[in-house]
Amino acid sequence: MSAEVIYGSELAQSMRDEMKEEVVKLREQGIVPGLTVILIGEDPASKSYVRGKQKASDYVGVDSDLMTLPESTTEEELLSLIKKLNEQETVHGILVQLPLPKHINEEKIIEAISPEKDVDGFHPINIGRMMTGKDTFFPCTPFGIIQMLKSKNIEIAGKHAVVIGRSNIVGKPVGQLLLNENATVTYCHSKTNNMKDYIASADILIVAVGIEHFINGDFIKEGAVVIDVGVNRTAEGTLTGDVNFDSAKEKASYITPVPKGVGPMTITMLLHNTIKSAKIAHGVYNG
Ligand SMILES: Nc1nc2c(c(=O)[nH]1)N[C@@H](CN(C=O)c1ccc(C(=O)N[C@@H](CCC(=O)O)C(=O)O)cc1)CN2
Repeated sequence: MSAEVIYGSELAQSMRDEMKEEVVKLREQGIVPGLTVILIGEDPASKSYVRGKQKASDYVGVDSDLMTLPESTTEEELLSLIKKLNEQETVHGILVQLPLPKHINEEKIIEAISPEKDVDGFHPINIGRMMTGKDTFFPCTPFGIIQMLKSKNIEIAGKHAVVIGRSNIVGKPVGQLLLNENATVTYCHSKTNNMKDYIASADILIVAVGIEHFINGDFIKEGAVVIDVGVNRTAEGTLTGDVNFDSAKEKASYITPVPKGVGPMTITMLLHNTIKSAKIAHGVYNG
């Protein structure tokens, strides 16, 4: 078997084109979706991701503002900036790029963002809403993965989904969203015994560990759907995933590449959440 490759980059482009049309109509009604992205410090990967967010916002017509703050910014300064943005009517989405410098408490910052403007979907209130099956802002990478599966009409209900990794940004929420779609979900992590047995029984395998080529083709079940969330930079400076693409492609039914797989969907779902927030704020959101 040779898998069909799911290019998130293509789905992202078509979703962004649809959003662009929607934003034109919203602007005609005087609704201008506004996003503020806060970047602290000089991390090159974070700089590149926020550049991607700016570019994509410009493309779809979301009014985006990038606030670049020095590494020395204190937790109090950041909290007071978030407080101001929470009160600013033109701002529908607030995103603080992660990771933060060590002296800033990430949890405190996430909880300071108004849940109504939490377009990252990281606030405990939004996480709780997601866990209880309510409509909310879903975390962007997991939400993007669900869109990718649905775009290929991949059956989720009743399937065994195995999530490798338990981060708050990807692992935990993607498992929850798959459960909301009626999958049977198993989480694997660094303390899991016999991980290979779980991997071998996965109909849908989500790999988000940040270890280059952690998964090989021989580990996976024939016909499995393999979603690679890893973005690892090699010594040569290229990007590679958590899955050995060439070997896994021979056994999987569907597989995502790195780059051009899940990554572009993260930014796309951020724009989706920002537009949704603007519509909610103006009372024109219909679910
Ligand atoms: N506040 C947040 N911080 C972080 C998030 C997040 O969702 N919210 N996620 C990641 C980084 N991230 C977005 O912020 C992100 C990662 C990867 C990509 C992407 O498009 N990757 C491309 C390759 C890009 C490259 O060449 O470097 C791909 O996979 O094709 C976009 C966004 C951590 N922080």
